[in-house]
Amino acid sequence: ESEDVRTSLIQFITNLSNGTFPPSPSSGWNSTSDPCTANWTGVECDKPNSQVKKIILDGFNLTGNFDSASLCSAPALAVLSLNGNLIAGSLPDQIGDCRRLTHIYLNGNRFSGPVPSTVSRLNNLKRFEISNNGFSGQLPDLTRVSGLIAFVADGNQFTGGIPSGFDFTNLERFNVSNNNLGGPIPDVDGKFGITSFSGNADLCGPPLPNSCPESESPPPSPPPPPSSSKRDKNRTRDQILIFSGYILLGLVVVSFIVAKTIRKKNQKNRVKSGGRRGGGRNRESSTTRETSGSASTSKSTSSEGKSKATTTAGNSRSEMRSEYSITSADSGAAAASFEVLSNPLVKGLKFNDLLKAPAELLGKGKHGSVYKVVLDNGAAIAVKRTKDWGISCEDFSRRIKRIDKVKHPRVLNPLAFYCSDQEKLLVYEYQPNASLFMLLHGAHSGQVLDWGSRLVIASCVAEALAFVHRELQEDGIAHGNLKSTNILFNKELEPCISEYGLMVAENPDQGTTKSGSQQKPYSSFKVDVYWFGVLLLEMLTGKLVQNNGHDLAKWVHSVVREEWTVEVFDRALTSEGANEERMVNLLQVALKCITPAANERPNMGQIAGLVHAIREEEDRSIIVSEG
Ligand SMILES: Nc1ncnc2c1ncn2[C@@H]1O[C@H](COP(=O)(O)OP(=O)(O)OP(=O)(O)O)[C@@H](O)[C@H]1O
Repeated sequence: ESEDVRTSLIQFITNLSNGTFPPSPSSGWNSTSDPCTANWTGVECDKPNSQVKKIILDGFNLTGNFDSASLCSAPALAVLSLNGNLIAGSLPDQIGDCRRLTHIYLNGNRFSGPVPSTVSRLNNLKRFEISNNGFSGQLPDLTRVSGLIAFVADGNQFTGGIPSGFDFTNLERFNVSNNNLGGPIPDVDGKFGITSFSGNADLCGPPLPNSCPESESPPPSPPPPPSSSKRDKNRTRDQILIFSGYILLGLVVVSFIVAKTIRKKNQKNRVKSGGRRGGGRNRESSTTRETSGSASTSKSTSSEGKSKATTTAGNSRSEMRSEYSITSADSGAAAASFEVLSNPLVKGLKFNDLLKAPAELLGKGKHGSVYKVVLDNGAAIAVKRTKDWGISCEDFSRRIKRIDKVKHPRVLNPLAFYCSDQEKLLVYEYQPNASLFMLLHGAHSGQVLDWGSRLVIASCVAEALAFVHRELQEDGIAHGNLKSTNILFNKELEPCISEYGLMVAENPDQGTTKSGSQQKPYSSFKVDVYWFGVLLLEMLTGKLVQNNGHDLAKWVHSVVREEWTVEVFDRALTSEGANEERMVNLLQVALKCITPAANERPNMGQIAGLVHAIREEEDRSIIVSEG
């Protein structure tokens, strides 16, 4: 081991023992010997590199405080076991810097205070055992530590609920008994019994015998919570079913009424103007024609429509079909259409399936809302509803089908779409691991996205965007609404760009995103470049994007003008020791992207190259430091 690491480890043990360790001179642990060759007590090294891999000092009466900063200077440390000592005080934040740790055993000490949220950065963690201490506060959220197989935290003073993000299918051991936890127990799939949860006065639901009070709902914790108990689950499902059916069908009814009203108005206008239309009204007239087509397929009155809407949960499938005529069997030449695209996930999906499936509002954006819908076959999809986009159904359909032809693993293709004049629905595969926005700013996540991950995300997004830009250059279809809520993480935790081409964006300096397709293709691609720059700034600074990114850009420029300074970077990045030179390089790329004159911005291909080079440099530096 290097001299620095030796010195740090001695510092670590000195803080823990007030000089009473090592118990004898032959135990090692002095700065003149090497931990690996001199066999320090409790230390094991990996053979090829002679680096400290395990520190196991169970039952050595260690007291004092835990100095994570010194400990984490051992770059290859994977196992830390300090069970049965007398270590007191808090577990410091810097524990999150021991990135190689796979096993942490701190059972039977006197730790107190909360478990720092930085433990969620320990991506390699398999076992985290901290039972019989005085830890308090919320249980750590280890949702993103995907390989965790044991979480043992019984006999502490934790409060709050059990985070729903624990992957119980993966866990082999789980014990939070004898704390002060409350609320419903997540569905553990029968894997863990009463002894894993007992001794918490306010926990309820299976496997505990006490059922939850009627009003009890799962504690908030991203990603979206699964059910609390089976009974709650069913009840929630029913409620969702009713609401979703109501909402979706209600939308169709409202669209229908509006369409009819417009149609009536237009018929009157036609009578008044003798069918004459001026050039300035071309768009309106085409809309009217489509509206007429759509409405003409429906025979019902609005009040009939309403009564049908309230009976959605009663599953009047055939009635819905004939009334709204959106499936091919009845629609004939209707302008309103529902089409399933090439992905097998939704093969045979009918619009009715969407209407009757349970849905949950995921969020509302500037241009519409997104619902999570679980189909009969268990597939989870996300339905994006947009309004006020004055694109004809014909153009919309052509556009979506064109986008669907371009396949890139980091870009989500639409699975199906519905179009009427009043609204467009886009169906995507539901992505279970939140958005980049949530990872950067999510209030309860307690997770910090480290520099390496941010760089990988930046480079993946840049490459994917460059690819699609190239493919759709001639069609002039840019993303149009690139932002961190549209970067979603799939099952494999890979970033994916969502909602490609669903908006036609204007240069942020000239106004806001608008519907219509009057833009020069060239500038809309450069608008994506601007927003990619803003995305980079968001990742580098950790700050929220407001006012079209202008505020963030202005602030970054003002800091940079004074001198290149680390002040601009997210504290989480500087405190993890992220390489400043490479962060500055990425910042320079961001600043190029947000150049006010659109034609001076590089294209996405060039940007992808620049980001890729920074990523390669980062990878090389890791290999060198590990080698
Ligand atoms: N396929 C999906 N899977 C999982 N979550 C999704 C999916 N699509 C969107 N979401 C999430 O749903 C929420 C609402 O999305 P929405 O697109 O309406 O909001 P937005 O991107 O902020 O606004 P807008 O696109 O209207 O400008 C966001 O948090 C988004 O991350």
